[in-house]
Amino acid sequence: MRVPISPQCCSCSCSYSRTIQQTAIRSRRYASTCASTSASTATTATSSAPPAPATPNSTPNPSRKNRWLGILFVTAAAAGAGAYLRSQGPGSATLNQDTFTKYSLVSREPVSSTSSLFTLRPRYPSGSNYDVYEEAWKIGVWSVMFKQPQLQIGRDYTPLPTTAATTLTVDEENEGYLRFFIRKDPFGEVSRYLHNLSIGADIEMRGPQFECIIPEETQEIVFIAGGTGIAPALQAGYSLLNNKEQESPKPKIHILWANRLKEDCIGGESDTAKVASSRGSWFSGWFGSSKPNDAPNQPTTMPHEDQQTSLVVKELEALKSQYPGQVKVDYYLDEENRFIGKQDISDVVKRSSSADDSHNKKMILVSGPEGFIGYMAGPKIWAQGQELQGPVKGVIKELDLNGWGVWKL
Ligand SMILES: Cc1cc2nc3c(=O)[nH]c(=O)nc-3n(C[C@H](O)[C@H](O)[C@H](O)COP(=O)(O)OP(=O)(O)OC[C@H]3O[C@@H](n4cnc5c(N)ncnc54)[C@H](O)[C@@H]3O)c2cc1C
Repeated sequence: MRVPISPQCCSCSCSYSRTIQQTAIRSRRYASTCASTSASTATTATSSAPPAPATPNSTPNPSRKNRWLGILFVTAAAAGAGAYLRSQGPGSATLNQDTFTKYSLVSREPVSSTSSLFTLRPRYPSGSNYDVYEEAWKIGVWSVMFKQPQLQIGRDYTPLPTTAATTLTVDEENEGYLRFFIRKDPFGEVSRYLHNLSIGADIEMRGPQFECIIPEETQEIVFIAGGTGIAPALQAGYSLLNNKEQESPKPKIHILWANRLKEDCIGGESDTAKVASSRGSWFSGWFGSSKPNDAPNQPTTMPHEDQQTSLVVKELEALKSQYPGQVKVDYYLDEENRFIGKQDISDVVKRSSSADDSHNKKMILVSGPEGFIGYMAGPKIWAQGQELQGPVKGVIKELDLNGWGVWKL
């Protein structure tokens, strides 16, 4: 289950759902971990230097025997302390939910002027990381929490699955390399910190945290993604399409991806969306960045003759070619007044090939900044110290869909 997270701040436009209040709680958690580690370490150090024990039946050379016993004892104590420090000091070499595991930043490739693709590898060798990830992919959508060590705060990020477009070698995958698509918030503490790190720097993370379970019987997903919400969409696609149980009918995913700027999804070509939505953007309410909606019926193909295809678009294209006929992607651009509207979602849902309305067969997932999720499906809520889904509201509620489970990420 997902670790409960604390209430959201109401006045800011912070991405997704991480807040300053949460920061404080998480800081305390790190502090107590550090304190208990150093206390235990101190105990170990003190107990490693006792006097050599005396023996009742002394041999002709007691001092020599004592010396050997002393060496033996010190060696055993040192080995024990070493093992303890290895397990407690640098942290586990394998990603886990309880302690932070060190990774090194291998590369940071720009995807747009505000976002980058981060590649990280475990700092210490472990044969188990790949298995941890594989288990997580099977369950559904998952994230990890990165630590900002100076401020002792944490934020969640979504590992990208491997597609045919991924440049990792098999060895790198087996070593447990992970990739992330991260947007730099100009005022954000952790995303700025990550974008300023030097290559080779350590990044500590813990997880997996499960955001959404995709049941094995799921046949169809409509994924509505805003900005970096595309990372969980790639995960959902990977998890759904890799499901070997579902040979016939083959599962399908249709991704509607909204971005503010063309540069965020350069080279992306929509599979089905043809007409711009008539509604103003959800961004306009939250970020005040939208222009009036005066240019409907724009083409949904990004002009990309002399521009490189974005790394994330390449991943989506690779998923499509890996699973022909099972993946569709439509792109929406705030900058060009093309927004995901009620009609777009309705059209996609109507195209659903499955008439089976039984539980868990068809899912609508929504991922992106808080305002985006709220507009599409209503806000998540806080109750009893936990973040809950809250009732379905917004555009999806208005559509009054039957047989579709809705999940806000
Ligand atoms: C499950 C999950 C998965 C995620 N995956 C990804 C991912 O793959 N990629 C990605 O890029 N992001 C992802 N996020 C978002 C990510 O966790 C961070 O929220 C994001 O990077 C911003 O964090 P930050 O520390 O840089 O910004 P913050 O410091 O949290 O600030 C965010 C914004 O809020 C404003 N702000 C902060 N405090 C206040 C205040 N008191 N009053 C007014 N304004 C304020 C800041 O100015 C800034 O603009 C995910 C989030 C979740 C919950």
